[in-house]
Amino acid sequence: MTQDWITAIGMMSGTSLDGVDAALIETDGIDVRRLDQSVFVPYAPELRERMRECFGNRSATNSEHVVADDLTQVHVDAVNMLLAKAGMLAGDIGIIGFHGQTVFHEPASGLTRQIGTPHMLAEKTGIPVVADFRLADVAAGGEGAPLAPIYHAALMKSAGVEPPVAVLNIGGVSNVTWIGDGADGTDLLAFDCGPGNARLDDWMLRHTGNPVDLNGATAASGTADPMVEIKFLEDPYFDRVPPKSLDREDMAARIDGLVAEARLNVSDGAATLANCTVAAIVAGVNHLPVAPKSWFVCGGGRHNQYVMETLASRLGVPVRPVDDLDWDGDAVEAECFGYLAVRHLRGLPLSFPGTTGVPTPCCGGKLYPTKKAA
Ligand SMILES: Nc1ncnc2c1ncn2[C@@H]1O[C@H](COP(=O)(O)OP(=O)(O)OP(=O)(O)O)[C@@H](O)[C@H]1O
Ligand SMILES: CC(=O)N[C@H]1[C@@H]2OC[C@@H](O2)[C@@H](O)[C@@H]1O[C@H](C)C(=O)O
Repeated sequence: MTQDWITAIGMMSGTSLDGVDAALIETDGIDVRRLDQSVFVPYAPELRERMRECFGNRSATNSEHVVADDLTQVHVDAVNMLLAKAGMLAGDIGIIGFHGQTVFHEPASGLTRQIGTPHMLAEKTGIPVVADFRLADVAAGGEGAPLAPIYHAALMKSAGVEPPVAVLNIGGVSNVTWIGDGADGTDLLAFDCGPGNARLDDWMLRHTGNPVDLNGATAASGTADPMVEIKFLEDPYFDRVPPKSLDREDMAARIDGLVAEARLNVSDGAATLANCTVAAIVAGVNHLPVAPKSWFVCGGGRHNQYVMETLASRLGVPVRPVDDLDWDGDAVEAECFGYLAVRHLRGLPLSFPGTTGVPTPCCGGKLYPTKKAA
């Protein structure tokens, strides 16, 4: 490894609130070597509930500070597990990229909030931390999301896939990165497509007590209501020209209302909501400069076979999990924040006019050194 390369841990706590993903990469801030080492630490149900109560907080509350420390402790545990699994020590790691938990995202009001306590993570692990990744972009007039596109492009550079190609993440929210011929940050277009599986997760939680439609089996056993999908697509978000981004709770009340009005049973509701996930992604194709020749899907939503098959049939081009490229589809977002942390250290931009709508390429993140280093 040359001196310019840094071993980084990236950590993501996504909108689905399932837990913390942590992954190791090596990077110089431009190219990347995946180390294929990652861990997932689920949140305890009671912490998940307290985190959910923070959704919609436009500013910090006292109880939110406690939640921030508690979720940070889960990140500390994840770092320790990852180091043990990889046979590494804290001293082997140059930096941690810590996303935190988004609780509110309204870039039009200049607000995006990720909770977590970066200095606690730095102190308890003995590793410097970069956090607050979205703030500079929003302050500069960008959407603050998605930030993964430059990482998707870095991975795609060596994948040997014919452009244009789309990398799609399906989590609680879905987001797409369109990659054209030159992946230097100028030939990228990205945006949040729509609610990913968040509404389906909430539906399953309400009806079965388990917040997931495992492999899409419930949806596959139901019949989708086409009227709900048609009304869902009337939301003005789908006509908005990208870049654009969503809060997990955007459209929630409207979708819940449409499904309630249709009086659907559990499986028909799951099929309908899964179809809405797909319809939102397909609606995004109209905004892409040229239709992608193929789609590669990361995020937990790629495990939903019903969503994957419906998507492939509606797009009419190959739709494959990123695992087919030898990437780890469950770790891409976590790896991304390790990559972005190193880009911060190197003074490289994280976001671009085509990815967040920021007027000029934007550096972001804030460094929280360990006490010793400070
Ligand atoms: N085996 C599975 N079958 C079906 N769906 C699954 C499975 N495993 C995970 N999921 C879905 O994957 C989603 C979580 O994926 P992931 O962890 O990538 O999202 P996230 O990072 O929390 O969200 P976001 O990407 O919006 O920040 C949930 O919606 C969950 O329902
Ligand atoms: C505000 C926020 O946290 N957005 C997340 C969310 O989860 C998926 C989608 O919505 C994406 O825009 C973003 O996360 C990924 C990691 C991103 O920034 O690329």
